[in-house]
Amino acid sequence: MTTLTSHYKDEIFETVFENAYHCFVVVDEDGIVTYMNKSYCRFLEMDKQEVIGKHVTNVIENTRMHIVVQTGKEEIADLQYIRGNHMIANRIPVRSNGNVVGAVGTVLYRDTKEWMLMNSHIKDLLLEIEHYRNQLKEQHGITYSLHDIAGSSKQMSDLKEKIKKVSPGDVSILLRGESGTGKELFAHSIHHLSERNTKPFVKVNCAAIPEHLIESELFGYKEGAFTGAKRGGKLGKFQLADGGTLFLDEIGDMPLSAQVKILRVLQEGEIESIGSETPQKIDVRIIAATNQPLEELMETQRFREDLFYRINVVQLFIPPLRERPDDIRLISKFILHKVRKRTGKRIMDIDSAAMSQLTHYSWPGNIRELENVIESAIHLTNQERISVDDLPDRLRSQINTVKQTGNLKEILENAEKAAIQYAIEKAKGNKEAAMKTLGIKKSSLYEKLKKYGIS
Ligand SMILES: Nc1ncnc2c1ncn2[C@@H]1O[C@H](COP(=O)(O)OP(=O)(O)OP(=O)(O)O)[C@@H](O)[C@H]1O
Repeated sequence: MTTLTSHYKDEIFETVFENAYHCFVVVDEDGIVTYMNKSYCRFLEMDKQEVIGKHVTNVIENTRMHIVVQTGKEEIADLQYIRGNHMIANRIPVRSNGNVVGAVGTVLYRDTKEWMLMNSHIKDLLLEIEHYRNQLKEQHGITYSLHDIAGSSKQMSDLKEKIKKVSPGDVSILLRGESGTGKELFAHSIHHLSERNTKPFVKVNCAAIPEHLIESELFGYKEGAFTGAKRGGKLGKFQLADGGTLFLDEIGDMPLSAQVKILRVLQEGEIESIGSETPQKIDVRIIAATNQPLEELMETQRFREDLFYRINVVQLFIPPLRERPDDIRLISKFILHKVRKRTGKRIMDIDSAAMSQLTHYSWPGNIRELENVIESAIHLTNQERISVDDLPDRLRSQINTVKQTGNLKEILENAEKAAIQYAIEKAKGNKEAAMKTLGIKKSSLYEKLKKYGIS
């Protein structure tokens, strides 16, 4: 039995140390090498016989093994430069009856390439974690508050006031507005301001779920409900949102068959997973959003009237950006600040001519389009301030066909102001040159600069 155990020990020793990928060295209390595994010998290009019995400083560059036997203090993850490579070394003292009798050294990465490989492997894992985190955020919701919604126009201030009033409580809310106006952001804020804010916020993109998957997506299924069903079954969005808020985005694009199913759940307060015989009570608050003309869809029987009245207890309109030009300046700076923080690019401002273009454009894609324009300008510019040259041409061409409300005098003045700012900007501040480009006299230019407050 004893011989078997010691034989077994040898086997383990052989497997763990001798054939290990990592490098091992053992020294005695005088710093003399008593053991070195194959990997280490290979790395040092030395024979085992050659190294055993030698002082460790004569075998390994920059070693501290002899110091560890003196201090008795372990050294973990120390960077050690050996044979042109940075290695990560661990040095652990060996004790017997309280005295240090030697030390064991291991080298984790034999070169920086190996370390980089490990590093990129870790980065990969971190990215994967980030991906799952984002997925989780999508399911349980990131909390945006009203502070994340920039805008100080009268329309936005009124809207924010209404949101504060309707958020507590459980009434269903229908958010209406063009694409990119911020409906999802408002839905988040409502959830954040409600008593349900510690529970999940779950988004369903009604337009993106294929019709045949709607039931399983919304209500889930039990294990074995159909061929191909996942083991353990699957929770639907309603179960995931239980106790919290379910955000039905693009509800106007939901197929009629799904509308019937949702309506039933909203009326009965319970769902039935596919393959389950017992209905389950569900408590969710519904916030729906659409950019579709639901009234027209109802007239043509593409949206159910009974569902409309269920979800439309409170209706909030988010005005398009072109109807609140006062917000463009503020939102642009808000986006600039956000992107600067994220990218670390030192773009500090938007110059007045560029700002004038931004405020005169009609923004069919609303804030999402404004975000894209600012983000691309930040990447294009070589200066600290975004100028008209960093903006897309479509913004410039609209100066001539300004789609503004207001009387003709105001429209003409706005166009004149924008043209002067643009000319000065193009001439890099040289007013003489700008004057020539514009074909006006010096006195006229200075008069207009004063009128429009251009410096
Ligand atoms: N007032 C605002 N302040 C700052 N950012 C905003 C504001 N409104 C919207 N955004 C940003 O604009 C983008 C579009 O917003 P969101 O997705 O909420 O719009 P939406 O109306 O739901 O669009 P869609 O109908 O196309 O789904 C988002 O990146 C959002 O963060």
